Amino acid sequence: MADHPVIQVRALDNRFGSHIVHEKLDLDLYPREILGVVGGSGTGKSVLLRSIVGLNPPSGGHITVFGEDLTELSATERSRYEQRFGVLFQGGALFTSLNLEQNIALPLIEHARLSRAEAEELARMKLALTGLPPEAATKYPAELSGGMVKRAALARALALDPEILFLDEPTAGLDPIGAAAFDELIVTLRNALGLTVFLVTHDLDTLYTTCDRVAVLSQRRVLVADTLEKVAQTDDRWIQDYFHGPRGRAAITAHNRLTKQEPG
Ligand SMILES: Nc1ncnc2c1ncn2[C@@H]1O[C@H](COP(=O)(O)OP(=O)(O)OP(=O)(O)O)[C@@H](O)[C@H]1O
Repeated sequence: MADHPVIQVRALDNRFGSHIVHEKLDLDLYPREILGVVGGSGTGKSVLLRSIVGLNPPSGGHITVFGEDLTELSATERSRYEQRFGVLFQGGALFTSLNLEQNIALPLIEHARLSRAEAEELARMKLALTGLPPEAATKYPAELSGGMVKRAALARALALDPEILFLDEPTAGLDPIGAAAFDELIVTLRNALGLTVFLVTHDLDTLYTTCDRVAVLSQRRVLVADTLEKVAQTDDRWIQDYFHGPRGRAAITAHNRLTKQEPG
């Protein structure tokens, strides 16, 4: 790829006691790409995400974001960069005692120092951006479907106009139709806002419909990061089981049908 990476992870180590999760892990994230991060359970996908966004200080290595090594910055300096990140965690994590508009207004009041009225107006715009109807603004998370909560949590991740969006299993728990609609939303937002997206997922349909490249975590590092077609051909047991097992074959067939290609 011609562009310079917006994030470069080099020789990243992560250990919890004697448990080594990452060892000399390298990864690049390029501008405006949607990178899918996959791997078996416990391979450290979430830990990698948390290391990049500053929630899990790495045991070793370097993480360069927009040309600046975050591992060498003070906490205050790092938080300036971290404001350029939007993060959607597993489960959405909205405040249950606040309605959607108040949930999304919160980071705008705290970090962008807007008045409550301004923040709530902007919050309503962010909710519309993620496809929620205007009446959702005054609803509480408990009153909404799982798909609507995910959209609201995405609206909150987008509140401060981030350049890089981190999504941790965004379609987990959604029904297939809701998941497909959410995948489409991510691509639409990337195209409209020029976002770069780091997307941890187990969902093969998401990989086929949204991702430009796929990174596979295995054996404490990124085993391969490339287009889906190339990754699926990699000679590795987990990759072969994942992409060419029954679910993988179903996802390829569905994708080929959608793109009107002959099944491969
Ligand atoms: N704060 C922590 N303290 C100790 N161990 C941790 C901590 N965070 C993560 N781990 C361990 O690190 C390993 C990787 O965890 P992580 O959640 O990143 O896996 P994952 O690839 O996202 O898994 P899954 O697909 O199941 O969500 C796991 O064995 C987990 O128990």
